[in-house]
Amino acid sequence: MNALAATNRNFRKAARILGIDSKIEKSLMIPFREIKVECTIPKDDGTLVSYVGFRVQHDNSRGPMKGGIRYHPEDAGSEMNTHSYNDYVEPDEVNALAQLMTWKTAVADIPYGGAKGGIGCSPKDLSFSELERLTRVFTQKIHDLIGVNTDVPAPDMGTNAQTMAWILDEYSKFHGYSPAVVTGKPIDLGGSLGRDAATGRGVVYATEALLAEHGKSVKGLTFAIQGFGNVGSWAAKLFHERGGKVVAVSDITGAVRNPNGIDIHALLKHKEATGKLADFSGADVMDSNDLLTQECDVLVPCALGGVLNRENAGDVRAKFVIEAANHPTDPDADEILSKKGVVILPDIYANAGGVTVSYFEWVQNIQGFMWDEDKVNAELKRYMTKAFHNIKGMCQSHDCNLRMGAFTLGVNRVARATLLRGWEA
Ligand SMILES: NC(=O)C1=CN([C@@H]2O[C@H](COP(=O)(O)OP(=O)(O)OC[C@H]3O[C@@H](n4cnc5c(N)ncnc54)[C@H](OP(=O)(O)O)[C@@H]3O)[C@@H](O)[C@H]2O)C=CC1
Ligand SMILES: O=C(O)CCC(=O)C(=O)O
Repeated sequence: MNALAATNRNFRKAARILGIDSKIEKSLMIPFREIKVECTIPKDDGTLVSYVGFRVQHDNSRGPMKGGIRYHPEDAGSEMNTHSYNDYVEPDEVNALAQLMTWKTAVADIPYGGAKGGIGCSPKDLSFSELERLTRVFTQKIHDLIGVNTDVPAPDMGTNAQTMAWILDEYSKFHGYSPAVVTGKPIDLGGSLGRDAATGRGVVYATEALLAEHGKSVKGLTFAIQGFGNVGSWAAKLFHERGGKVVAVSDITGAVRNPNGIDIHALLKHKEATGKLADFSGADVMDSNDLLTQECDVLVPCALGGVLNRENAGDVRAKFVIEAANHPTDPDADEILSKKGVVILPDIYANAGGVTVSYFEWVQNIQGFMWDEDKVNAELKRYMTKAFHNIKGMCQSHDCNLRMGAFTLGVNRVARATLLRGWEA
């Protein structure tokens, strides 16, 4: 089952639990708008290359649509470069991610809807100036459809603060200087202190809230972390600093393990210096395929979607899965893991720290006022803790697991806003 089918299935299940009318259900599921644009740039050697860019805007009943922009070959469009036009991948993944953003912003109780975008490209194969040209062309194609009160992009896989700076600059050429049109910007351009760490930090706050319910804390527990980019590296660092033992880490270059705990500060320095995890003296190389089934208390997928599936879920040995990535667990795996008694903290809550601090960034830009980092982190903790208790409330009212608790919480808030706004022309 692909990501969109899986997301629709979870949404429908939540809608049924909530007793939502089938007509409202249909209107909530269909995206507000899907944008697909051609992005052609000259490469540094003068040859032309074409990519497909997407922005799926799912829902705006609670506020401007919000969500990241991904540069990733599997998401969309990259096949266009090597196959005929008709062979390129449909943006189901982006569509699912946009819908997840709608429920996520509602779970976090921030005044946004949901969106997601992406370009089907391999950012590591493009030079800095090629990435800049591609980002500017994409922005030229979508600038009329995004905006401070319409749709506010942010970084996601394969993009970063620099990407947001280019979007801000290009957008401002058409609409005047508008820092609040993107979040996750460099601090020098109005980015928020704490946004870079926010998704990983939110993952840690969410994990602490969950563990506390089970009479446990991070200190002394073992963690396996898939992905060592923005989210994975911050989560690993903060778990390590709280006394958690990170026993295995992977990225696209490979995986390392140390049952006594990896020194994450040293691993970060090693990756920065060499660009890979292998050859790190403080851990042994392991097969990346074994990362998800590594012996540990807490498994934290922080990379791609669909990594936990029918093939490997039965072999997972963790007691807790924290979905720091979006849609890391497919429905088969969800069922298998639940039957095994593994507790899953769902993505639309677990990784909501990023978009929550994006909201703080947008608020600071609109106010023209900058918060200090302690305030950002304290507010983030308050939002994450409150959302956890709200999810638990839904679990109790509807006798459901944490995923359905989060879905019913988010879907109910969006349905209420939709009904209040009405449909009269
Ligand atoms: N950034 C954010 O604020 C938010 C991100 N997310 C989600 O978190 C996840 C990670 O995003 P983010 O950290 O921003 O992305 P990054 O691009 O910063 O990092 C992605 C990481 O995943 C690794 N990776 C890629 N493919 C594989 C693979 N097959 N096996 C193991 N590792 C792999 C990359 O390896 P390498 O380092 O070698 O490239 C990199 O370490 C995504 O699902 C994203 O949607 C969710 C909420 C907010
Ligand atoms: O910060 C944001 O607006 C987007 C975060 C995001 O893309 C996500 O939560 O998946």
